[in-house]
Amino acid sequence: MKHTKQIKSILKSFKHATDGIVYVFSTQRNMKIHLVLTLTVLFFSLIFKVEAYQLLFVLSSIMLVMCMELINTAIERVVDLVTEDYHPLAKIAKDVAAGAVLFSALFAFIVGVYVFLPYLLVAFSLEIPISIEFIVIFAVLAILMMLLLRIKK
Ligand SMILES: Nc1ncnc2c1ncn2[C@@H]1O[C@H](COP(=O)(O)OP(=O)(O)OP(=O)(O)O)[C@@H](O)[C@H]1O
Repeated sequence: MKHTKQIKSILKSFKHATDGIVYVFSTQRNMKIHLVLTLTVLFFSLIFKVEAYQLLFVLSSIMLVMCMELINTAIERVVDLVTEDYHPLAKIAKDVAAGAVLFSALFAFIVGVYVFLPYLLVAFSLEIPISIEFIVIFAVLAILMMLLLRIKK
């Protein structure tokens, strides 16, 4: 009897968690983009036959982005619950949460480039050696581009 109650309670918590995940996937455009990217990455991982540890790295970074997106949405909803008016603290809370997503997305991008670029270059017969310096320069340029796009907005 006690065990049945415990199992029911665990199942209920699981249902609440999946409700939250379904909510974010169905309402947040970014989450749909992450899903498409994940499927694309899985597809290319099969095509290129990447090493298991590389795939694990790529999937971990994608999962990190998805977790950040879940937390970001939770923070957005709590802020909206507290106030619908403009408040500087509401802005900080939402902007910081969005910053966490951006950081994780940047990390996933760097991991993706580091893992897949050598395979892509070989696939296109451009056997250019990829060094960590190249990846860092690429990441810095990507950040500058993002900042420029933000300023233009
Ligand atoms: N109540 C508020 N007070 C001050 N600034 C806010 C407030 N609500 C939103 N903002 C600002 O607007 C930005 C966008 O907020 P918004 O809630 O629209 O997020 P979003 O990314 O469009 O998410 P969603 O579309 O899922 O609600 C925030 O990052 C923040 O800078």
